[in-house]
Amino acid sequence: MIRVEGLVHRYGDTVAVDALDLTIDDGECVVLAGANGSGKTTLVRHFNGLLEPDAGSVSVNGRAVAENLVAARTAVAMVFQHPEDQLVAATVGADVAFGPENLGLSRDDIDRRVSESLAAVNLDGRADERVDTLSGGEVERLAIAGALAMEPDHLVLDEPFTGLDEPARQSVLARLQELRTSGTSLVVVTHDLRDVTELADRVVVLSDGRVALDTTPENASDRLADLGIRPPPSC
Ligand SMILES: Nc1ncnc2c1ncn2[C@@H]1O[C@H](COP(=O)(O)OP(=O)(O)OP(=O)(O)O)[C@@H](O)[C@H]1O
Repeated sequence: MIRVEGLVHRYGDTVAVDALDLTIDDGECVVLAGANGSGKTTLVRHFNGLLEPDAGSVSVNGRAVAENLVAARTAVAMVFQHPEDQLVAATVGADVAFGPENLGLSRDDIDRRVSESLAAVNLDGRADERVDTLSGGEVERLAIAGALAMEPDHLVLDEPFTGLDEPARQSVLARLQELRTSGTSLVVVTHDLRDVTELADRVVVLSDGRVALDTTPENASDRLADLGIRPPPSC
């Protein structure tokens, strides 16, 4: 479980997250939406201690993030916008292995995690390919594989569809659907709710650093336009 209580984050005079409370249960799929600048990225960066609160607290699985950074980073994996900036190795397999290697796992465990994670994003059999030969969609899926290889309780994806063409978008979405079915918690940050509502148990909309709406996808659709979000085509 991720629990956010009274979280405040300021950048100078800008209050990016403003006394925000939010709980994300194990196994939930939450779409975190909101207009540009509403505080989505700032909020999720607190989930594994990449930022420090100015006030309030965040805990993961009952432990305060600030006091247990390693535990938080093991429990919460992040895939950021521009996943190409997250690549750390020259080849696909080495890139996915990097995180598990840092956990000090055995070679067998690392190899198992790499092959399972690559299979989960449809990149199996491609471990020896150079990362600089991959398409944008493949890089996004590789970044997701790297996060999955950490076997996190929660997977946070910040704008996973930005810059993807439609086939790549569908491919990533299909992988997320499968992960969802297999019980991994997902937090998907987006300002565009096309398709993603199918995935979600819950839509949380931020506005000016606060929770403006926290409801089911069905109930969210009527309010999205008011909150600066493009509704999905079916709404
Ligand atoms: N590194 C930073 N320095 C100063 N201000 C920042 C910084 N990062 C974000 N901000 C400001 O904090 C507020 C929240 O930004 P944040 O990126 O968290 O929102 P967001 O909802 O993720 O936006 P987007 O959809 O554009 O990514 C905005 O006013 C933004 O300009």
